[in-house]
Amino acid sequence: MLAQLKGTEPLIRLESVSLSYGNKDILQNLTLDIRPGEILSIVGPSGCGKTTSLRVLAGLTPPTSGAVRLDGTEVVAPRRDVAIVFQDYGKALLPWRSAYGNIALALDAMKVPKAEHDEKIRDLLAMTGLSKHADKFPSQMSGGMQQRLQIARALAQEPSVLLMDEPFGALDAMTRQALQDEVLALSARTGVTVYFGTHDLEEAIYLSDRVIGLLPNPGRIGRVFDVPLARPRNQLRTREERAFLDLRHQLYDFVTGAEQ
Ligand SMILES: Nc1ncnc2c1ncn2[C@@H]1O[C@H](COP(=O)(O)OP(=O)(O)OP(=O)(O)O)[C@@H](O)[C@H]1O
Repeated sequence: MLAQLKGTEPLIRLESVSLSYGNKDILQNLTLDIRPGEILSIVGPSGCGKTTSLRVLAGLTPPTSGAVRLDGTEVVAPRRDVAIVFQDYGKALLPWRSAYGNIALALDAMKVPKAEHDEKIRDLLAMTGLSKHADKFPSQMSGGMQQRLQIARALAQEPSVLLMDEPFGALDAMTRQALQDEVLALSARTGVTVYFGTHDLEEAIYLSDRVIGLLPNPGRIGRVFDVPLARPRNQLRTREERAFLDLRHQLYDFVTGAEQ
């Protein structure tokens, strides 16, 4: 199925992306345009290929056929302007480095001059609500704070694309909602394009401009849902809107139908 945009030059293009492991087809013919600044969520039953699609977009796993283009250039390896935030913050952060040190490492990788580190790190900590926790080590931080730190570190790359793989899956509901609002604020402030894999249908609607519904075996685009909700969004009011509730029904029907 095609999910191409009209009128806006896409930032990311998936062109008939297919992927097989051995003789098992995992992704089939994914064709999708993502416009700059868009927040796009990807949902579907467990094992339908959300993580794999994200790895292909990141240049971590090459497709068997088809191509991913970013700003017209084929993605064949990981790029600095594409940052990834994983669910498992425990593994993503370096335990022997403070919050400050974890971000400094990302700036080193970007070859940012040391003289600029302090200001940039303070900005990133402030942006993610961690200003008071610069000297804490990951083990001294809650799950939500560690995930904020992973986001701060990803933003140190000054990415044009943020790939997020079920990033809030391990967090409690209140922390999760706070971080959803952080993602919305970051997107509004930086214009970063977000590709967000999640099991949580309400999270997908709340964040997104569009929600892509994947069908399993092999993973393929079953339906594209436009989200006609105004921004800025609000955890209470947005979730009570008629359009939100209607979409929730449609997505629920889609995912339960896809599981059968
Ligand atoms: N390295 C691999 N080798 C073989 N099969 C794999 C590999 N990685 C993933 N798969 C298979 O690809 C399919 C898609 O997996 P993927 O993790 O992308 O799905 P997902 O939608 O992210 O799942 P979940 O919602 O459970 O996180 C699954 O059937 C999985 O078993």
